[in-house]
Formats: sequence, C-alpha cells, structure tokens
Amino acid sequence: MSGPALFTVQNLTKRFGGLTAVDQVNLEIHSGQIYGLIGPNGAGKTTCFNLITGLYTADEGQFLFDGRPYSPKAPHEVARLGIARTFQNIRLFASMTALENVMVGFHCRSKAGVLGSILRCPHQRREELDIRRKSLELLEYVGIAQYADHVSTELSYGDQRRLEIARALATNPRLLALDEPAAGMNATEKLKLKELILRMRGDGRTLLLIEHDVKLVMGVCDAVTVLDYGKVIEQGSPQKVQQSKAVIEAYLGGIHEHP
Ligand SMILES: Nc1ncnc2c1ncn2[C@@H]1O[C@H](COP(=O)(O)OP(=O)(O)OP(=O)(O)O)[C@@H](O)[C@H]1O
Repeated sequence: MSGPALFTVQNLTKRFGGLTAVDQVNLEIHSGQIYGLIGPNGAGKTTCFNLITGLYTADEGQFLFDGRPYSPKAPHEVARLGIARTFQNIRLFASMTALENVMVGFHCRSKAGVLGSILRCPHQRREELDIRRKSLELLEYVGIAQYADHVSTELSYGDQRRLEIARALATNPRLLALDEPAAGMNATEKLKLKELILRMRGDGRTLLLIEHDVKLVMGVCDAVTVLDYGKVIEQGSPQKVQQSKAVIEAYLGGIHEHP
C-alpha cells in the first residue's frame, strides 16, 4: 500500500524470562485498513497488543504513530493519543447500564470529566446531555440501542462485546484494536460482528484485529500478519497468507509448546 503508514511497529521484542514471546516483529497499518494479527495459541498476539496499548513495556523496538515516535507509558495515555482497545476478557463496568458504559468512554475526553459529571455543575449539564445523546447514537451504531438502560451484565455475550466496541468508539480513536472480538460468539453473532467491522471500515476507521476465527479474519482484513512462536512467519493480503506453506504448517502443527 502506498503513502505513509498510520501505525508502524519496528523490531518489536518482548521477553518473559527465557521466553521470547514477541521476536523482532515489524508491521505497518495504513489509515482505513482492517489489519489482522493471527497465529496459533501462544504465538504472541496478545503480548503484541499489550505492548501497543501500554500494558507492557518492550525490551526492544519502537512504534511510530502518524510518523512520530510513540512510546506508550500507561493505558490512559494511549487512549489520549488516539488508540482504543477492547479486551479478550470483556471489561465492562458491571453495575452500570449499557448507556452509562459508553458515557464513560466520552467522559474520558470531555472537559467536565467523570468527576464533573457526578458533581453536575450547571455549566456542565449541557455537555452531559450531549454525551448522553452521542452515547445513544453509538449504541444504535453497534446495534444494541434497545438495551441502553439494561445493566451491562444482562446483555448477551455477543452484545457485551458490541458494547465494548461502542465504548471504545466513544474515545474517537484513530486506531481501534479489537482483541478476539468473536470469541464465544455463535454464528449469528459472528455475522453481525462482521457487518459491524465492515461498517466501521466503510466509515473510515482503522482497525487492528486479533482473532482466532480465521474465516472472519480472511473475510474482513485488508492485510494480515501471522505470528508463530513470537516471529512473523507471513505477511500480506489474506489470499497470500492463506496460500503460505509456513502458515498452513503452523496451524496444522497442533498444540504449540514453546521450546
Ligand atoms: N505475563 C506473562 N508472563 C510470562 N509469560 C507470558 C506472559 N504473557 C504471555 N506469556 C507467554 O508468552 C507467549 C505468547 O503469549 P500470548 O498470550 O501473547 O500469545 P497469543 O498468541 O495471544 O495466544 P492465545 O491465542 O492463546 O491468546 C506464550 O508462551 C505465553 O505463555
């Protein structure tokens, strides 16, 4: 793809004791792309995500975001810089409604902030109403507006994952990272998720996707990187990756134990 990349990963390496979980990984994500990061269990996908989103610190390598060096120190700083993520294990505010969960995403970048919304100073009322309206719009966007007033844990598993996406979108990220969004979903939920991902791309969003469902990845991604034992074993279009001997061998290799 031509033009400068929105997000670049250069020689990324992370070790846990004697284990190199991520080993000299390079990748380039361009604006408007859906970029897939796949690989067998233990390949290093989540570690990569945790490095990109500031949960872990890299041992080697660097990131460029919009051409500038990006060194995430903490997750809240990552959100402020324009990267949002969802989690493999859903992390919603369990006692809040679906609507309130999305409102928290907006408050992260509102002038009033979460505390202001609780104290409800008069001049913050208007901003609060605006956030409420925009949160409802996002719930509609991901297809769960009918559950706005339901406590988040009452929602089905698939809907909770869509709620996480809505909350992440509330921060208006330039890069949205989804960590196994289809995990635990049934076929109908996966189809709806696919539609939502394609809709986000249609609206110009840039997505990084870790996903075990290879069919989903091949169906939505513009470019894919395949990891195995922390190393990139293939990179390119879904067509190229699907035909790669190294990828086929890695997936047929069965249970992956690190040496
Ligand atoms: N905090 C940690 N401490 C020690 N080892 C870790 C840690 N996190 C991950 N690992 C190891 O690093 C390797 C890569 O793990 P990672 O979770 O990144 O893989 P993955 O591709 O996301 O796997 P899965 O698809 O099963 O989620 C694995 O061998 C794992 O056991």
